[in-house]
Amino acid sequence: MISVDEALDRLFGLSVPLGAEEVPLTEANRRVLARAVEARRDQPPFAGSAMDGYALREAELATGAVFEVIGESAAGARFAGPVGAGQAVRIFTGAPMPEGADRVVIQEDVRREGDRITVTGDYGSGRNVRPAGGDFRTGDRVAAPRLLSPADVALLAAMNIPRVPVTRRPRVALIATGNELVQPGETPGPDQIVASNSYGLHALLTEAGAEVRLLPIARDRIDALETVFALTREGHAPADLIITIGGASVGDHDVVAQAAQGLGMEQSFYKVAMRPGKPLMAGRMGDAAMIGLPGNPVSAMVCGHVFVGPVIRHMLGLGAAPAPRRRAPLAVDVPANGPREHYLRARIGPDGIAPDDRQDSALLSVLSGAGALLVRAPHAPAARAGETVDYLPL
Ligand SMILES: Nc1nc2c(c(=O)[nH]1)N[C@H]1C(S)=C(S)[C@@H](COP(=O)(O)OP(=O)(O)OC[C@H]3O[C@@H](n4cnc5c(N)ncnc54)[C@H](O)[C@@H]3O)O[C@H]1N2
Ligand code: MOO
Repeated sequence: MISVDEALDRLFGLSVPLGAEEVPLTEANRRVLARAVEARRDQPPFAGSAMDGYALREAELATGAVFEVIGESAAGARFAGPVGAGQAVRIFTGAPMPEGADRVVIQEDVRREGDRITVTGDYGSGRNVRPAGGDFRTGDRVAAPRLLSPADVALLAAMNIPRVPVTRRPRVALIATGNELVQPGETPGPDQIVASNSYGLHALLTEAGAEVRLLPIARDRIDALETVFALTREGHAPADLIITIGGASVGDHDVVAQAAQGLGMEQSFYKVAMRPGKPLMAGRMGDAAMIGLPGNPVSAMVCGHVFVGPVIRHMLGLGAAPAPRRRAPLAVDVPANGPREHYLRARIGPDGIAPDDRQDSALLSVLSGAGALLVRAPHAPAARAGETVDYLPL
C-alpha cells in the first residue's frame, strides 16, 4: 500500500496538462485561461466624468461662483470645444471630459437658471474625474493559468478580447460496474440498488471543469467490461481519463483490473493507505489515464475529492497540487488514528469540527449532511477538543 501523497504524485505522472482552444466570452466563465492575454486598448480611453454634473476648471471653483453652460458632453458624444474661464459644460457619467476642464461638480451642488449655474454649499473635494487608462492600459496582461470568474470575463470583454484561449476540458469517461446496479428512474429487482456515485462523480467532475460522459453500466464480466471500455474510444473523441467505479476489491466479481489489464492497461499502483478508499487503482490505458475507484459510495466520492479533482485541475493546467485543506478547532475529542489516512465525514458548527458518529463508507446520507472531511494522518495520536485539525471542505 502506498501513501495518499505518493498516490497523488503517481496520478500527476499519469496525467498531462491539455492543449488550448478558443471560446467566445459567453463560454469563458469557469474555464482556465491557457496563456496570458493583453489589453487591446486603454480603459477608459479618455479622461471621463464619474458623475452627472458640470465640467469646469477646478481653480475657479468656489461657493457662489457663477458659470455659463456652453454645451453638453454625453457618454458616446463628447463636447467638441474647449472650456474657458467662467465656462462649464453639462456632463454625464462616463462622458469624456472637455478640453480645459479638470473638475466635475455634481448637479446636486449647483443651482441652474437658463444657461447659468451657481455653485451652492459644500461641493466636496473629489474631482469626480476618471483618468485615461485608470483601469488598465494597452498591453496590460491577465496572467495564465487562471480559473476565470465572471469578473474576469467582464475584464476581458473591456480589454476587447472577444475570443479567449482556454485549456481544453478533460474528457472523462465514467463507467459504473456491477450486476446489482440499475439507473435512477428504473425499477430495481429485489437484489438490486440504484447507481448513485456515478452521478455524484459526474457532478463533482463537471464542477471541476471536466467534460464527463456517463457510459452504460458494465456488468461484472470481462466481456461486458471490454464492451464498455471500447466505448471510451468509439463514436466520440477519445477519453483523456477513464474512471471505473466498483469491482476494485478482492471479491470473485471484482474483475475490473483483470479486464483493463487484458486491454493493455499498465498499472501504476493498487491500494492506498487511506480510509475510505483503500482499493484505489490507477494506470495508463492507451493514451488515457485510468483510475479504478472503489465501489462503496462514500469511498468513491472521497477519492473523487482527494484524487480525481486534483487530477482534473492538473490536466487543466492549474498545477499539480492536492485538494486545498482548511483548518478548524476540534469540537470534540477524537481517538488515535490507525495506519491509514482517515477522511472522516464531519460537520462544522460554532464550536468547531466534529466527526459524525457513523462512518460506514456506504452511508450517502451522512456524506450529504457533512460539510467537511476531517483529515487524520496515519498514526495520528488522540486529539482533544480545541486542538486545530485539517479538513477538506465539501
Ligand atoms: N475481503 C475484503 N473485502 C473488502 C475489502 C478488503 O480489503 N477485503 N475492501 C472493502 C473496501 S475498503 C471497499 S471500499 C469495497 C470496495 O469494493 P469494490 O470496489 O470491489 O466495489 P463493489 O464490490 O463493486 O461495490 C461495493 C459496494 O458499493 C456498491 N456500489 C458499487 N458501485 C456503485 C454505484 N455506481 N452506485 C452505488 N453503489 C455502488 C455496491 O453495490 C456494493 O454495495 O470492498 C470492501 N470489501
Ligand atoms: O476503503 Mo473502503 O473504501 O474503506 O470503504
